[in-house]
Amino acid sequence: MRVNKRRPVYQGGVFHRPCLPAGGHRFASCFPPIMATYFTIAQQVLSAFNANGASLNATGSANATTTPSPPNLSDFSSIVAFLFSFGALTDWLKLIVFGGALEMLRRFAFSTYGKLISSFWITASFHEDDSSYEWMMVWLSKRSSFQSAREVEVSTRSFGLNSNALIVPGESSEDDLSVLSGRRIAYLPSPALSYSLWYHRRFMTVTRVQTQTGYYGQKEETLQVNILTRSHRVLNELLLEAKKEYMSASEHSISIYVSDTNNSWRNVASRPKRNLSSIILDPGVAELLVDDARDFLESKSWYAARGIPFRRGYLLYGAPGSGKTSIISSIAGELALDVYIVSLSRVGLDDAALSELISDLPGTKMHLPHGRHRLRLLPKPQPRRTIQTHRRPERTSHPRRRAPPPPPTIITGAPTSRITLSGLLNALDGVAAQEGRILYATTNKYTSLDPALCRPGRMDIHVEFKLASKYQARRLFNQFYLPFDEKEAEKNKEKREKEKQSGKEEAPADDADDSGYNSADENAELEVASKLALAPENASDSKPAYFGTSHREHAPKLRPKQIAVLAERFAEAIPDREMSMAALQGYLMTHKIRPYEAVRAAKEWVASEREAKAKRERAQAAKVLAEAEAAAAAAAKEKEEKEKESQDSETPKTEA
Ligand SMILES: Nc1ncnc2c1ncn2[C@@H]1O[C@H](COP(=O)(O)OP(=O)(O)OP(=O)(O)O)[C@@H](O)[C@H]1O
Repeated sequence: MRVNKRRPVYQGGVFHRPCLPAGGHRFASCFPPIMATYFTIAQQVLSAFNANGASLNATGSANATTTPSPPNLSDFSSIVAFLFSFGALTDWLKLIVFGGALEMLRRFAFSTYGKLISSFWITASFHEDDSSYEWMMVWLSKRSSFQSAREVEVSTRSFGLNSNALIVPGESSEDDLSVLSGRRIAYLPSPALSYSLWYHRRFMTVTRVQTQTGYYGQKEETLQVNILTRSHRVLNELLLEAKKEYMSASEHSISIYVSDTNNSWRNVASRPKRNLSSIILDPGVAELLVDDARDFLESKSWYAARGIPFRRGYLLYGAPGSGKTSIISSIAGELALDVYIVSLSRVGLDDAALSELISDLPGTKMHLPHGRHRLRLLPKPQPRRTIQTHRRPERTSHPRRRAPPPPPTIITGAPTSRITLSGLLNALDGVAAQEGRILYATTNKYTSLDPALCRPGRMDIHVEFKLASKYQARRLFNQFYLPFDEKEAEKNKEKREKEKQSGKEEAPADDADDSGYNSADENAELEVASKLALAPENASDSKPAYFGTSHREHAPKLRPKQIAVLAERFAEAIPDREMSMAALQGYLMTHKIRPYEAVRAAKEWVASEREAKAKRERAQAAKVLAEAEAAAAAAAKEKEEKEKESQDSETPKTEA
């Protein structure tokens, strides 16, 4: 076997390595001491190898070989030549160079392919915190491709719409839940999977990408849409279509945003719009508020031309339960506004955070009727440094996804509030204050408000909400007992008959269920119906003692004219400006199907309310008196003690 002297020889599974030259010691001395130590160790190891190799050569190998001559370590070229004397090393180097070149080529080909492909695609990402994500999800939920996809996510999420979807496909529309909800559950793309669909004859893919945010395993989601097109027009069309679908789905609701503990806005719920006509105020008040707000929203350029800050504030003050909060949500529905609520008692909210939050409000970039402007509802301003707030429950999980509709707003004091009056004023119209916002503030204590808060520019229009007038009482009654609907009655009758046939329930006779009211003489009818309503046989054992409150029962069949007569009588019984609208509504609620009884018992109710009010006032007065007496007694005691002390202190002086 021919052996290349310059190459190491592989024999018996051992590499014979050349030994280091003796001159290595001299070379090592040039290195710093630590390197010299390493060098010495390496040399000893290699000597051991050599010794081992020599013994192998001597005993096991018939073909004795010559090891490559050791390199001179002070000569670089000889080191290189020495390294290349290893045959395997040269092969490895060839492999590395060849493999590297191949890998480079592969990467280049892939990146060129990627660039080529991406030049034909448009990729759009939608982050879940953004409104466009909701548009897209609602749009996707309506695509037929997901109805037949083999792997989908089934979702009841509301995506900022009025309510969670509860109807399962195939579920009877007669079902109670369907009536309540009216939306079908959605089939959505499953996270991490890619779906392909066609949009306007363009191929597109949809992927929901979830990423871990770090804390408590929370995930953030982004929707990625790739469309096979070079034109942005297609993407714009898609966005417009998704937005329109979303807007039409949310047409009957308003979105509520609250500030969360991270000091950012979260869409917590959507509420059904309340018809403006359902809020009964003194004539002209609702119209004034709506028209003024509408006029404001349409006059951005007017404000800009005059350099006046584009902001409007309304202060609604007056009796509790007179419709202040209700009119705000109604206006929001009427003008397609979203409502942003700041909870001033929120943990960690101080002047700086409030200012930041308010400056983060979205501006009015879009225009009616398609866009949504922003409306802010601020809590009730209170006297200096004590600000009442609307407190909402803290959200712990992802708010947008699993938010149940919020409970009724709870008004609480804010003993922990760190917001000062100057901080609030700054947030409202300081340098960082947002343009294009409408602010509504409500209070029950108008006189105790700081004048700085109420001045024009901050609160431009002040509207008083009084206790109910006779006019309001009459209209409320009219609105509460809607006239008899023939079609509805026919439908109910058929339903009852069906139930009767199926033996489900003993359906009451048509006349009996509605108090038997069917006479032409209004006054006589009122008397008869009142008697019927009060007759003991009418209150069957199955009914609760406090009857007339169930929605499932039916009110008498009343024609508009008859309701008008009853409403007039009801208004006569209600004293002017003494009861709140909320109280009247509460009273009528206890007589849902008993309009005659509601009219008949109205005077008694007023008397009992007066008595209860007087009792409360007496109790309040007694409490105040007791407190005053206690304070006076304490003051007298203190005075007495002081006098005693001064006498005591004077006595030794005299003695002295
Ligand atoms: N003018 C009104 N017309 C119709 N309903 C009314 C009116 N005022 C109050 N209500 C009813 O009373 C309830 C309470 O009304 P709302 O919360 O708007 O009163 P408020 O003036 O904001 O009270 P508070 O000052 O105590 O917050 C609502 O359910 C609403 O339907």
